[in-house]
Amino acid sequence: YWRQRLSWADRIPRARPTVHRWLGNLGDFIGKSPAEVFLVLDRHFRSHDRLFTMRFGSELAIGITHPELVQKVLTHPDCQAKPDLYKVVRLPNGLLAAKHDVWKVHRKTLNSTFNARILESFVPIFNDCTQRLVQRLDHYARSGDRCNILEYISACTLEMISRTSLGGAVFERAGAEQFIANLEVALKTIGVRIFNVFLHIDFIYQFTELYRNEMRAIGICQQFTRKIIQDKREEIARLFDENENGQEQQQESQEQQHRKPQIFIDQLMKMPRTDPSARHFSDEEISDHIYTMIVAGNETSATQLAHTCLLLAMHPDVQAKAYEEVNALVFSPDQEITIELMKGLNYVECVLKEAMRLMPVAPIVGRQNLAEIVLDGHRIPKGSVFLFHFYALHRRKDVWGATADEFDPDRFLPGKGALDGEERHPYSHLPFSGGARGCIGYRYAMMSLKTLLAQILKNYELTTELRYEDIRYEYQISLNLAFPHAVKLRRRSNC
Ligand code: HEM
Repeated sequence: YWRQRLSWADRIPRARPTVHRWLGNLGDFIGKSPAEVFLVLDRHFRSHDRLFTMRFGSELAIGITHPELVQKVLTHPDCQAKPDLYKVVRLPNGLLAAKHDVWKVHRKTLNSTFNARILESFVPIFNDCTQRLVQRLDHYARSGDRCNILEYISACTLEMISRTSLGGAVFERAGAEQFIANLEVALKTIGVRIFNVFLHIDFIYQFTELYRNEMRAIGICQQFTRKIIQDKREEIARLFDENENGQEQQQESQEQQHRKPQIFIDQLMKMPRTDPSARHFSDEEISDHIYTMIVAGNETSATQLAHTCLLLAMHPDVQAKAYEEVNALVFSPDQEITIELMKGLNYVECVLKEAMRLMPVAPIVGRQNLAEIVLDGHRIPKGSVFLFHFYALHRRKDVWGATADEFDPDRFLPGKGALDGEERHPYSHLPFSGGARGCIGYRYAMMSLKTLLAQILKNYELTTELRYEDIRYEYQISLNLAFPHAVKLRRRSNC
């Protein structure tokens, strides 16, 4: 029956070896740690040039490896749905895991909350949080001790994302510490569950300790945010009632408006008041969107920056070049990194892009097609699952050359993208995924990461005893390291 049902895939190359006649490739994954699963997938993706299939019992997944096909699937209007696997995120209205019909409506509305004007209004928050991080790190510069820089960056990005999505005083509220601790528990649970096929079955999962801990953590987090949502609703109702549809805002000078952070939760609630045709989000939808931003934006940004810092510490020559650029533009250690200044940080951008190429924090994503599509002449039926492995894509030698595994930000300098006279394919570098369902926060991420990296480099020189060749991965929801991001910090003499 299976063979007949999956016969359409007979002409597509298969991942070898199929470990078991019935289980297919499943045997290759069962009992393996997430890091091992990641490497097995990497091996399969690297050994196929365009596309291949993996069979897990009666289910097939299609691995898409060539940039041309990656582009075709990611941008195909019928391939914007997510496989069932994403349900473990438990945020049915949030963009990351929403079913296609819900996602389509919400994404259209939410795109406007990430426009250039709104992002610019976050610059003071990015800078304020960065200054606090720089101060916290000073302890290590004075003591000379080794520091796990990810821990500090994580606290900083969580503060950024919470302040830009929930408002300034969010961490001063009662219960904030409990909220942070339980958020971490809930996020860790997703990471554990996603790699255990048995825990995907709700019936089994509900009897586990993990499930009970997850529910407890979600309950505590939701209690905290529910109160914020209630208070916000009242505040916005008052604002509009008192000021006849928000005229107070219109009286503010343009400069004031420009600088005032356009908080995400405020945007969602104000939308239907300023535009009657706009969507009215329920409390549950708002809560799902806020958690989705935290889930999708916090650990990704933090881990990506920690990887970048470690790579710079491992490559002093690259660090010196990036510092030179920062030092020429940023005159004092507490200077605000403005939009204009960010635009000048070209080499810093190359460094971030190169770190995202070699160590992409969201290396594997999936899609499902809602109608038949044709790839390389193969008719792929509706409901098929596509997998993308950006880590493997980012190391293709035919795209990135013989030095694909080396850290060399220069390859992103203008004019350096071509290999044998051929320009690099636009879908060969996808740290933020691509197409309509790519990362909504990529500009937010680039702005916050540039601000953070510029100030870290301005204030400190980074060194490490770890070597690039010794990097080993741990894979949860994001691609992390199997050991701490241990760096030493030395205050720059001009700071
Ligand atoms: C370095 C930082 C980041 C990286 C590498 C990253 C990467 C990604 C990737 C690869 C996806 C596609 C996921 C998939 O298809 O399964 C994604 C989606 C998403 N990201 Fe990011 N992201 C980052 C930062 C952020 C930030 C800061 C935010 C929010 C402020 C954010 C919000 C989202 C959301 C909401 C989605 C789902 C989009 C949709 O399905 O329409 N991300 N991100």
